[in-house]
Amino acid sequence: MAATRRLANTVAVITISHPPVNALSSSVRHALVKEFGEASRDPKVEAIVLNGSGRKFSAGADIREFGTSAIKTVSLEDINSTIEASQKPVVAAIEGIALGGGLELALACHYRVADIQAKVGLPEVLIGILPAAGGTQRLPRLIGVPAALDVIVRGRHIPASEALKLGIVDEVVQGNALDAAIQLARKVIGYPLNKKRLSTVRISSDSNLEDFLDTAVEKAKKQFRGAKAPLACIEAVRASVHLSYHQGLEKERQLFFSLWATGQPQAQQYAFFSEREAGKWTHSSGARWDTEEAKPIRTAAVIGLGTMGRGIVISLSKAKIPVIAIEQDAQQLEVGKKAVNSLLEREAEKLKQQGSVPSSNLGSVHFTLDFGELQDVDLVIEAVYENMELKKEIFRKLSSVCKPDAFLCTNTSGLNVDEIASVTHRPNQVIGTHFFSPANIMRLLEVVRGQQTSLTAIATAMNLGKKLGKVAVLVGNCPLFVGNRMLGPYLEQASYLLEEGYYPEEVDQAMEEFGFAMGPFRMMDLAGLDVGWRSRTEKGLTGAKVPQGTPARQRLGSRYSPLADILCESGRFGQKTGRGWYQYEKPGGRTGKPDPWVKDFLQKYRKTHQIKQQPSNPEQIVERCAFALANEGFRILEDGIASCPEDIDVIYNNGYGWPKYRGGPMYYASSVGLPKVLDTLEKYYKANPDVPSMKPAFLLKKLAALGGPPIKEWRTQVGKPVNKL
Ligand SMILES: C[C@H](O)[C@H](C)C(=O)SCCNC(=O)CCNC(=O)[C@H](O)C(C)(C)COP(=O)([O-])OP(=O)([O-])OC[C@H]1O[C@@H](n2cnc3c(N)ncnc32)[C@H](O)[C@@H]1OP(=O)([O-])[O-]
Repeated sequence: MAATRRLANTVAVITISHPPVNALSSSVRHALVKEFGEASRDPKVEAIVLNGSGRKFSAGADIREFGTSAIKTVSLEDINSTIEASQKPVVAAIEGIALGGGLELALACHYRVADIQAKVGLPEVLIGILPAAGGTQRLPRLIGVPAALDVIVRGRHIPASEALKLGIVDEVVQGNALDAAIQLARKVIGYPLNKKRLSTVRISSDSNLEDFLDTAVEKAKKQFRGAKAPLACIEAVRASVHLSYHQGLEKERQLFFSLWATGQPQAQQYAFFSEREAGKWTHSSGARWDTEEAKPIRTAAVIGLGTMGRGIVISLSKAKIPVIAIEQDAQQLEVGKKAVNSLLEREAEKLKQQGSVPSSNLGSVHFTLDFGELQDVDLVIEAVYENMELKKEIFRKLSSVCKPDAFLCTNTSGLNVDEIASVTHRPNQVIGTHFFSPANIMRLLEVVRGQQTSLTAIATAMNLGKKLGKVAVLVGNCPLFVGNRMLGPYLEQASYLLEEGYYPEEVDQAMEEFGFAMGPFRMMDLAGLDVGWRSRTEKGLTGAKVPQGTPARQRLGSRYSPLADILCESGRFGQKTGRGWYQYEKPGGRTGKPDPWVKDFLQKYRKTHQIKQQPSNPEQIVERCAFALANEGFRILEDGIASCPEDIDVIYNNGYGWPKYRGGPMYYASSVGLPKVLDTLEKYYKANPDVPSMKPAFLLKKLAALGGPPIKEWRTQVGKPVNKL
């Protein structure tokens, strides 16, 4: 039953029931109309309470219905108007979540009672749309335009205590919001309800509000770089100031359909469901996420308290897992301890503001130099800098110190997990857990399975990812795994574009206008150019190991751009040295300005190597960089390193600043059309046969030959991968 009704004395309790999140599907909406109609007509009923089963109110409209005919049956707004117009008081009892249409339903009620653990919000903007059942009209009328705009444009899930302060809910209780709602309903029987009907409230407009909204538009354009939904949200809220409720509602509806026509909602909803699917891993042995039991992680340890190690300690602590933090010497331990403690203080402050007790919501952190203290931990994460010999030394130690069933994880961002595991007595307990910087903020976790990694270790690492609030994606073991492997051809194209006449700021501008959080050159300056330089030197691509007489722009028979090497040889490592592709106000500075030195250097370099200048064409920049990414993505699917294109897109959306409103590199290639992607790559490769990364992947050719089937069908075309996941 999608909704049920029972009588508590003279109060009718209508319960939405559509597990797991009580999404307001067509059947739920029909049931609500029926149950509410009967309760309204029932003379025994003096008041009505609305709640949800499974201690959840509702996660809003059923996103799976979008684009189908089911969404057109019984509009949620019609139900909301009926509830609001009710002559009997209606109280929403909010437990767990009231999001999107779920909160809109609650806003149509005359009163709202929430459990202290509940979260409310209008997160439609996160899936590329806007609240479309009166939320943009009722919320500003309830809490004012500025507060409503913040809730709607950011799409935050707001804790109940804050929702009370904002005025979204009338009461917050500890446990059993339903009883409290029934009591309140009884109390307000006979009370005037006019003022409680939000659609009747008028917002007094003034010039400040207009300026405020205009400023919000400018801010949103900068912050959301091409995402249309935040701007539509602002225009809908602006309508609540100038138009009547029903005119505002019509504006909301028009904006919804104009957004849908952009294709962005479809891309963001693809991203939404792909994140949920990523957790449902499968293994070539037939094992799956729901057949393998994960081991509980009650205690953990982190080796190395550099930037990554610190963030990982905080992530574990925020998941209430006690952590042992180890460094190799007292001085580094002191530095790491200071940094971790200041991050912990910030987390404690945030918890206090949410009305939570830090001590019971953060796992303890114990600092030590003694590996002996690791003998009882359930899981260890090694996060020392990228050096195979150092990692092997640590894993040998861990293999002898830790208890036999402890899991040994490496945070390497691309070294061979099997090689690391080979120095232990328990390669089946070794797995890659590749966090992204800053590890306590970035949502992505690449879980890297080695040849001998056990199914239990996979299940445990994937489960830990969820517990840390991460989006965990299971990938195979190959150099640089998925994300960083695809970055290679992307950055390669970016360098060639500089050789051919562009400047870093031009390439970055094109990629940032495309929606990337940061263009390739700003990103390299942030990460530090020396990181890549060190690994290229180790590989013999630059430095003393390069054989005499090797052409400057060739390596192993392929084109090579020495631009970044030359910058590093002159100490330009990026932000950390105050000079890189950009110049910064000081070492460690964050604001990069185009650097005349770089301009002059590039002009001289092109002259020296007589490189033919290409006419400026920003579209070409995007195509070459984005298609280089996707092409490597197809190779990764062929190799079985990723099990489906959705996983690759989840990795890029959550780890590399790819604009979610474009779905991800694979979804983007699909939306552009695979025949076009193939044609562009073939033309480029024909003209540049010494750039093998741009040789169209076999799988791309195969799918393009099939006319570019929908992305969800690609995995069926992958065939037997060379490396089983
Ligand atoms: C008119 C109105 O104005 C407009 C137009 C709207 O209302 S648009 C809709 C606005 N609402 C949202 O944006 C909320 C979206 N959902 C979430 O943010 C989260 O889901 C969650 C609620 C905070 C729970 O998180 P979780 O981590 O505990 O579990 P989960 O794994 O995420 O979700 C558990 C399962 O529920 C599925 N699911 C969740 N929300 C759903 C929804 N709104 N519709 C359909 N399925 C949904 C999800 O795919 C997964 O399925 P499966 O994988 O098991 O098959």
